[in-house]
Amino acid sequence: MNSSDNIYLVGMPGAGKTTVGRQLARRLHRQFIDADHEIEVRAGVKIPVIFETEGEAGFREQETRVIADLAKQSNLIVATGGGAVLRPENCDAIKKSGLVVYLRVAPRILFDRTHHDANRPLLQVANPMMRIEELFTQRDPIYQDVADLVMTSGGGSVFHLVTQVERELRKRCAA
Ligand SMILES: Nc1ncnc2c1ncn2[C@@H]1O[C@H](COP(=O)(O)OP(=O)(O)OP(=O)(O)O)[C@@H](O)[C@H]1O
Ligand SMILES: O=C(O)C1=C[C@@H](O)[C@@H](O)[C@H](O)C1
Ligand SMILES: [Mg+2]
Repeated sequence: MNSSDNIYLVGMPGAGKTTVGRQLARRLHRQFIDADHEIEVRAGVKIPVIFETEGEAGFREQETRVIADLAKQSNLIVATGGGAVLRPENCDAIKKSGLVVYLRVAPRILFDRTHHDANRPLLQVANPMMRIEELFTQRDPIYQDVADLVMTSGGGSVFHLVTQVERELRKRCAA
């Protein structure tokens, strides 16, 4: 990769894309953009409201527009939405414009991190653990396929994970 290419974090809800992305950006002196936040700013409402008013399909349209715009920029660290990889056009856009890092986390840990949070509409179901397992089964192969770098993380600290990701990225470019 070129040192100015974007770095995209992909992974399941609760994988740590926002948390890790923000800290990584500070270390690498890059701008951090959270695609979910960008969608909310443009829409003027929170993601659950977009799901309520326009459905998941409407949300995905907005997500694709945001990703296409971010892919035209450079030097960014982007936390993508958990489902961004579901559209092949989004995968193409991120692969062409940067390096893709998959934060791979087991469903049980994802559940522990997300089950108190109502901001993830797809997890507002009777059995969120089962939903997370279903989503993981569906998406894990897609995340692996799109990723240049897979970082499996478990019970370690955010600091440790950010350090590992930074080290791997520095190996790949003069970041
Ligand atoms: N490596 C880690 N160890 C422990 N807790 C973590 C780790 N990474 C993230 N967390 C915590 O897990 C929660 C979810 O993380 P975060 O919001 O960054 O995930 P996300 O991948 O951006 O999710 P979403 O796709 O829903 O936006 C946060 O409370 C965060 O502090
Ligand atoms: O996993 C998903 O499909 C989603 C994850 C979030 O980041 C948001 O992009 C939205 O809630 C959809
Ligand atoms: Mg996030």
